[in-house]
Parts: sequence; C-alpha cells; structure tokens
Amino acid sequence: MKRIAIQGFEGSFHDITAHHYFQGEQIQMICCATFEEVFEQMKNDPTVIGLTAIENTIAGSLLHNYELLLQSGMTVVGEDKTHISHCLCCLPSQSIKDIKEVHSHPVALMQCRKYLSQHQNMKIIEADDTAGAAQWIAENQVTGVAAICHADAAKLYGLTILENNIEDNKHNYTRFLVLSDPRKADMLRPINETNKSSLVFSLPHEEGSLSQVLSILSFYTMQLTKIQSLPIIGREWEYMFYVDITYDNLVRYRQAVDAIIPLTRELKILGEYKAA
Ligand SMILES: O=C(O)C(=O)C[C@]1(C(=O)O)C=C[C@@H](O)C=C1
Repeated sequence: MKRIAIQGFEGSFHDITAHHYFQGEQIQMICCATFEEVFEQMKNDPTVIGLTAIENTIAGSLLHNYELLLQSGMTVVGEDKTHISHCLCCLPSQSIKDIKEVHSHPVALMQCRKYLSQHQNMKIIEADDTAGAAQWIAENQVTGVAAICHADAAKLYGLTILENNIEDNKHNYTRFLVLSDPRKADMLRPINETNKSSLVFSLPHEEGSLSQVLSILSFYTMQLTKIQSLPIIGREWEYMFYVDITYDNLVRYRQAVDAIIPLTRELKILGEYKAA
C-alpha cells in the first residue's frame, strides 16, 4: 500500500490527480492542510510519497512549492497533468440569489476571476482547498455560502451544483509533481523511461551567463519546457533558476549537465523522471 501526502481533502484536485497517477495501485491518502505539512509528513517517514501542484495554465507557478521542494531535499519521481474544471455549489436549499460568499482555494479563485467579477455581490473567501470548502458547507449546513470545486467533490459532499465550468478558460490544466525521499526514489520511477529532468541553479552576475547555459542545453538537443526564476532571499537581485528539460537520449542529457556545471553555481538535480 502506497501512502500519498497531499494538500487537501477527499475530492480535491490533488486527490483526483493522485488516484489518476497511481491508477490500479492500492493507495492511502494523507490529507494535509498545507504544503508545508506535506513535506513534514515526508520528512518524518521516508516511505511517504508527496504530490504537490507546481504550475497552472491560468494562475501560473506555485512559487512557494519550488522553495519547499528545494529546502526539503526531496526528489521528483514523476509528474501528472490534470484538466481543471470548477463548479459553483451550495446546500440544496439555496439558490444563486442566496449566495453572499464564495469559498475556495486561492488558485481555484484565480482561475474563476472572470466569473466572480460578474458576481460582485459575492464576497470571496480563501479556503485551504476546494473540496475542503465544500465539506465545510455540508458539515456545518452553512447557508448563503457557495464553494468552488470539482463537480465530483460537490456530489461527494451532497451539494447542489448552481453552475458548471466556471473557469475563465477551458484550457485550464495543473501540473503536479510526485515527490519522494531520494533513498526511495528508484523504486518509484521507471529508470529506462526517464526523459525529463528538473534542475535548479544560480548564476554569476556576468553578462550572458544565462544565455550561455541555455545555448549549451540547446547544443545537446535538450528541449527546455519551463524556466522559472525566484529571488534568492538575502542576496538582492540574485536569482535561482528552475529549469525543466526533456530529452530522448540519456547520455546526451548527462553530457549536457556536465557541460553546464562550470557555468552555474549550486546546481542541483531536483529529479529525473518520465514526462507526463
Ligand atoms: O484545492 C484543491 O482542490 C487543490 O488540489 C489545490 C489546487 C492548487 O494548489 O493549485 C490544485 C489544482 C487547481 O489548480 C486548484 C487548486
């Protein structure tokens, strides 16, 4: 039985994604209130696998999760991409005109900005997660409040769907990382199918330092799928660069990493895994 730590309750997008990624396997969810708690669970028990959202096609990157990943020393062993669709739901006794507040995860609220701006009478309240907001309304029989969550979560908690597909854009996908203690990583990833890596490094304050690294990656036919910079706290105007690359030749990939090491500082491989 695999134990998976997620941020969120049953019916949250983390829960849905974990069941998709580990399809056909026996899994037990460890539902955490925060991403910090997910990493804490993994730290306390190296057999616990983590699953965390890292970027969304509407709301952008979950920057804090990059930092948590780096600080934790955990390894990326896989990824999954989930189509995100939201509904507005409430107690069956309520109708749209009764709704004065909408509760959901901040990222879900961001994904429904346009819909919410058309309903200015509804006060927006951030919750720990989408399914948690639905569960809270159901358990406490809260009137005048709706949740934004997946339609399955609305059904799970016995809520009525007032409106479906309320996300700003139907091309709404979230990418999730599957994380493990490095000592357990090889048991969780199919080594011969590795075709993606996540790297992080900083660079010297010199002209062209980033472009040199990118040129070398391109020379070794590494395809850059993502680059994200994050400020280094305490070192003004210096950044950590988080880079994702895909490739079909593991030897060329290793050569590419060896070639960029002298040009970078603090290079760390966050994970080598199979692209979703
Ligand atoms: O609240 C949930 O259901 C979650 O799984 C969290 C989360 C996120 O962290 O981005 C996951 C996917 C969606 O993008 C919206 C929210």
